[in-house]
Amino acid sequence: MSNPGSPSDGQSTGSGSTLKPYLRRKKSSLGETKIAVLGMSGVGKSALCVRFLTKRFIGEYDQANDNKYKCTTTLEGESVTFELLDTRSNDDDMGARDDVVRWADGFLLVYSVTSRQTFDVLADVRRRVEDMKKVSHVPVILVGNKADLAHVRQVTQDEGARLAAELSCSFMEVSASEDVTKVMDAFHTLCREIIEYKRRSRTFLDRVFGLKKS
Ligand SMILES: Nc1nc2c(ncn2[C@@H]2O[C@H](COP(=O)(O)OP(=O)(O)OP(=O)(O)O)[C@@H](O)[C@H]2O)c(=O)[nH]1
Repeated sequence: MSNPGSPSDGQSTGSGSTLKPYLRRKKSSLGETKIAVLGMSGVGKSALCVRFLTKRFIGEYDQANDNKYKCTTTLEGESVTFELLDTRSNDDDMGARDDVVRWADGFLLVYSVTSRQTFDVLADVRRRVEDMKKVSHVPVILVGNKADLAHVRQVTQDEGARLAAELSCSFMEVSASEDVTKVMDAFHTLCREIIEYKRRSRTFLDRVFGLKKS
């Protein structure tokens, strides 16, 4: 896996003005989204990533490290490149390590609807992400996975929606094993939010530094 936060992130400067690292435009950068998938071990992070990338559900993974994937797809007529980081969970940090958080543009916070513990930790993960990013309103979607396991459900859909409202983020329940459409929707929703967030940030920089193209 390549290293999150490496110079290939496009944050390196050319030369000259100290403003350059912040202002330099990459031609296609609005069409790139870097997504980190966070959550406790066993919630289905790998299953969701693989479902999104291949449309297939693969039941078991033996994951010792973070896995990084890249794919290009078309979303609303535009080409978008997704980079996904399927984090290796350790249940102290839920994958939200400093290098991961710095690398990502947005976060899929995953819990399993069959485990209250996996749900209860996520408000704290979100806080940690915002503290590390040093901004509020980082693009996030809260995802309740394993919705097919209704008979062993511990977290209701209403509770998920309430937490998302508290965190001011989007929310979906999905099943990586049963419903590919909702899994695609979850990634696409986050992707749209990231693109919109980047547009707003760029508009702000354009206003402040007057770099708008004529
Ligand atoms: N029934 C059901 N099982 C699922 C679903 N998603 C994942 N699983 C199962 O849950 C288990 C854990 O899935 P993983 O994708 O490995 O979970 P993870 O979050 O990546 O786990 P770590 O690699 O330990 O961090 C596997 O046995 C999957 O088959 C789902 O939507 N429904």
